[in-house]
Amino acid sequence: MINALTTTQVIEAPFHQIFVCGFASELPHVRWGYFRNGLRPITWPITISIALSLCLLSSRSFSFFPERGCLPLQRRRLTKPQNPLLSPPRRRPNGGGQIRRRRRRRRPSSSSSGVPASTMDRFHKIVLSWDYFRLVADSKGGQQQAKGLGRVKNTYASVAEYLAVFEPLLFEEVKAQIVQGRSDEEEEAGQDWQKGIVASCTESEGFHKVSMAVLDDFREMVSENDLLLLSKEKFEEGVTPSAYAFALVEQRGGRETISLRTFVAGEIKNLNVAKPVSCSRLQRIASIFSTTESFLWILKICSLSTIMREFSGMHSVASLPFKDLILSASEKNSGGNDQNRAWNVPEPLMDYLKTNLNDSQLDAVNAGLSRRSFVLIQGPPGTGKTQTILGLLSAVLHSAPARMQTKGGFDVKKHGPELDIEGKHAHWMKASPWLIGVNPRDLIMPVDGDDGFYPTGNELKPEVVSSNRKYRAHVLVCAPSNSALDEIVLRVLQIGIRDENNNTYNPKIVRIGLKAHHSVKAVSMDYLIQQKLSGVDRSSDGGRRGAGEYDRIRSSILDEAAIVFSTLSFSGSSIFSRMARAFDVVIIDEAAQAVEPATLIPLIHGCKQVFLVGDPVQLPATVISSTAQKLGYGTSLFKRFQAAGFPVQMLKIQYRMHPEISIFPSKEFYEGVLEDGEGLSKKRPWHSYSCFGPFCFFDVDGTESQPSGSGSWVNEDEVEFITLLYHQMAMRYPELKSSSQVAVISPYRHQVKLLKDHFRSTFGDQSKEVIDVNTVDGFQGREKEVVIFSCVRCNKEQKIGFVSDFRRMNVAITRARSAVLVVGSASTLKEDKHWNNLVESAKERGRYFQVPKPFTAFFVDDKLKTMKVERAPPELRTVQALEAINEAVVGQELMDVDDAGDQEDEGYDDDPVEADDGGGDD
Ligand SMILES: Nc1ncnc2c1ncn2[C@@H]1O[C@H](COP(=O)(O)OP(=O)(O)OP(=O)(O)O)[C@@H](O)[C@H]1O
Repeated sequence: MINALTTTQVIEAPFHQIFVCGFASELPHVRWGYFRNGLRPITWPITISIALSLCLLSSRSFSFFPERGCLPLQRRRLTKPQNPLLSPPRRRPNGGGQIRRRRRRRRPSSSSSGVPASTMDRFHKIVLSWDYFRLVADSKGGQQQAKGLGRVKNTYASVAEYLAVFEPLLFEEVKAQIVQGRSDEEEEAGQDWQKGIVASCTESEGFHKVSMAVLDDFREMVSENDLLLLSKEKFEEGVTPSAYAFALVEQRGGRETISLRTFVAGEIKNLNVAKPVSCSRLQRIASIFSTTESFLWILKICSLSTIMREFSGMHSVASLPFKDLILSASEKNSGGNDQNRAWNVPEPLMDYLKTNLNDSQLDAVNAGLSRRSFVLIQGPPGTGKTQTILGLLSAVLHSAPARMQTKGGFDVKKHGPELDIEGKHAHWMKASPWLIGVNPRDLIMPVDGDDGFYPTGNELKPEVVSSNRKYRAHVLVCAPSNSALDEIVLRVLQIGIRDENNNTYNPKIVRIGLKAHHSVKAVSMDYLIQQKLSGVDRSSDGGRRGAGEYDRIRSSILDEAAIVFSTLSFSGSSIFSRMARAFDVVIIDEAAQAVEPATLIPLIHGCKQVFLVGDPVQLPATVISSTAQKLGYGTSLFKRFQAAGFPVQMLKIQYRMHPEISIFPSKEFYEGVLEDGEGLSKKRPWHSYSCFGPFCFFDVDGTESQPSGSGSWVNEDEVEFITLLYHQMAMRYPELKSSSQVAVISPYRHQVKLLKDHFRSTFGDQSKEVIDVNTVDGFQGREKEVVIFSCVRCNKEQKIGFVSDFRRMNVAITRARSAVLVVGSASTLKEDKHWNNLVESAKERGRYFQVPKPFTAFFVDDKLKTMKVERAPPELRTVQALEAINEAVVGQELMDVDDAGDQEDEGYDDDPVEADDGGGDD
């Protein structure tokens, strides 16, 4: 009983139990007390003294003085409440215990990623040995030294050369993430320094594993792989900290503790020299760890989960089957095409694909059905990347090796005697690039019947599996961000995919990871686990649910799903480690928006074929370290391969933009290959005025300014003009009074805020419902009928900061279906080649407008008459359109939310896109 006493129980126990505890502890076999998490044994006097400290730490303290009884202090307050967080506790006479050296536990020599455990240990030792104080000081010291850093190249001769380039850049990125550290929200929420008590410390494999007692609120705030700073003193003005070190959260313990990993043997200053250099701050903190009950300040810095997975992904390259292909960025070593062994799509499904995909999309699908291990698909804006992915999924999930397929299904018998399981497996392994070593599906052939049980929230039926089906691939679909991932999950849920007989159905899918958008909750892992649990008979186990059961259910969901959706980072999560079926195919959407190590993470699951879908001419991955950025760390695997001459399937027909909009980006960024789909040149009512689209440049000579303390910029003149421009359009065409129709976007976060504020003060609180204001980065992958773009920069020096990034420019001007209205300073922008071309293009087409102040003069009736293009074409002379024009009455109440229209492409206003928004500051 005493062994089971937790600190909390000790705190809450009546006094006589504490007495019993002390008495019984004299017996050798009950000398140990445990924290509730059962992780670290500690002797009972320590348990009690930590409990005492915790009592005082927490507001619900107790008195242990026998003469006062054992009532909570809320009921019996001490006259002078003490807070041990402010004054260190008295040391026990013997000065606390020594660090115990734990017997080395045998650890697996490599993880599921194929990366040896010692490689991750090295990562931890390097990062945990760093001096936070110095990292911050170095980052403020301007130019960082690029010593020992190499530039990302197109090809590599060996794994060693590859790692020698990528690893130091990744560590630069880790440093930058640490310095950038805590988010503004955390800062605002006052999640500041906390105090903790060293409960125990053990030494293992060179690390010090520290168990810290902390307040529950703080414990709730931290997660596994969070980086914390432990320090004897708070980092404050005028204080020179003497003993501090980083610590990594290994586990949140029971109710009071967190388990931390620290490395205090010394600093590792050179990545190539494993031996740490001893340093006094670490020695001092080591001696604090050795004294149980010592107080330490704790500061949460950032999460290292993602970058650790990237590090692991990067090192996994040595064990990937595509190692040579990845290093050389060449197909030479991948086996090339072998049409004899390619996969065939059943005829009805192929007919569907041929009718519904255009030639370039079909080429991309066919490339996937060949033997090629890596297929790159470049999709310029609006060219149907998602549509192509859905086609690919249908094809991949319902195809068979060419030699095994017959019309209308698959019939192995016609090709010879029935093979046994091993024979079949050997055959499939030879025939298919998608097969993997262990495939339980080969052992459990499907029977006729319902193969889908997941709720998907639409009318589509689950798949009915025919017993003819002998094999189906297991597919992992990834994207760099939650929002990009949910876009594609949603499309699968809404549209479904096609089976071999060309019937639409809902495949069994699961979306794993955090922050799933509410529209896809029905297929999120958490929801599916709950569904499964609610169907389980719990009478036999007394209703208890062990962690093992959750793991089992989770693994079975992963195994049963035909398609698993995950962010790149989460695909490195340990939840895959118990999965019985590896993935045959990995499809990575928005692959050009991920750094190369991130793209390698999902490949560790043993897939045989990889599709990278993206567009390197749109926004790249966000890299925080400017040093790493300059040396090419932001280069995606897609871009590197393309630069090295790897074949790329280009989607060439765009279905979004009016041809007047697409003509410029096609010429400027895609060598003129972009074609327009049918029906895009349809005129809209607002095309009756040349200043309302399809393509305009407004030369506004305003004033830029930089809000103090930010790297961001604002331009109030542009805000004023844009408000007027929107007002004029919305007055004349009320159908545009909807945020599903119109967006204002800008590269700068502060300009976005200013625009939002101005719209709110002009049009009231409902402005959000009539206009969508966002950063360019937050808008990638989205589209609107009308897009107004605020360039912001306006100065004599012609400095345009990151507005000069042509990929950002490309995204900004390709979001609109019928009108893109660019507002900027031509004299500032013209120094940049692409921007100058844009202004010239507008001039050539008579769509360049100089807008002097006052801006209202630009929209007076006489002036507008001069911009009238022609009468609306007959098909637009509807009562509604004419009414809209006639109703253009100045002062009309603009915010008629009844007209707001449906918000379906609003998508992520509230959460994920905001969170993913990488744009903002120069
Ligand atoms: N072959 C096609 N025929 C007709 N319409 C198509 C075709 N392919 C795609 N579309 C249409 O083009 C539009 C854009 O398609 P989709 O969303 O798949 O493009 P995307 O490349 O993913 O877009 P983004 O650039 O935003 O990432 C959709 O309305 C889609 O229905």
